[in-house]
Amino acid sequence: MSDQQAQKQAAAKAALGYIEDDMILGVGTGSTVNCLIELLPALKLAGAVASSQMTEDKLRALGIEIVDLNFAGTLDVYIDGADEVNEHLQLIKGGGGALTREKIVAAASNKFICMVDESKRVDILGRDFPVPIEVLPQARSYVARQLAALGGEPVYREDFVTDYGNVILDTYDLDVSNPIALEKELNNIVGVVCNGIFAANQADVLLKAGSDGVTTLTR
Ligand SMILES: O=C[C@H](O)[C@H](O)[C@H](O)COP(=O)(O)O
Repeated sequence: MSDQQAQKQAAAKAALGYIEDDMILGVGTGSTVNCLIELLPALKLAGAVASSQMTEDKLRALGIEIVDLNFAGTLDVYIDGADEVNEHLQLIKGGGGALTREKIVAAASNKFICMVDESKRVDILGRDFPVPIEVLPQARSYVARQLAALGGEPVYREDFVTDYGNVILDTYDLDVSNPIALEKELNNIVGVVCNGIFAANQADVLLKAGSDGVTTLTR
């Protein structure tokens, strides 16, 4: 097993400490979350709200009851990974294309626990990883021009459609020095459904796994 995979598993084990019996758990998407999903059948959950079809399918296959967010009320805990995280627990997410449903479930939860391996920790968001932006298909070209006007370099994610039938523009070179302001600015472009900056609603707890174990950071 690679060091990175071992760190993902360690972060997922640490996240178990935030899950209580009979809880309806918000479950994110991605390879780190998949490590957590494998551990869930041993717990006594009331059910789970899934942040993507992929996660929903995995949870169902393990016999975990899926709850529609519209009938779940406010969730106590949402657990997810991230593509990048800064010192303020602000994130870039959406490498797997699940950003919109993830942002909805995170917003509808009291506590967002983010699990990462040490490769995800950055000083400045968006320098290496592009900002994924979910866009209505008809607005793709228009939104790409608006992103270019902001200094970004949008790259259409080929052969990919989101759970909501939309497309993704992975956008490089945006100035993410003020993540809250940029998150809002991107949301204001007509045709943008959601963007992968999680700054207005950042993580509440960061579980960062490294070679020396798992470090917990809270805001
Ligand atoms: O759309 C995908 C999600 O935002 C994931 O949480 C993110 O890409 C991290 O995934 P992974 O744990 O596979 O690095």
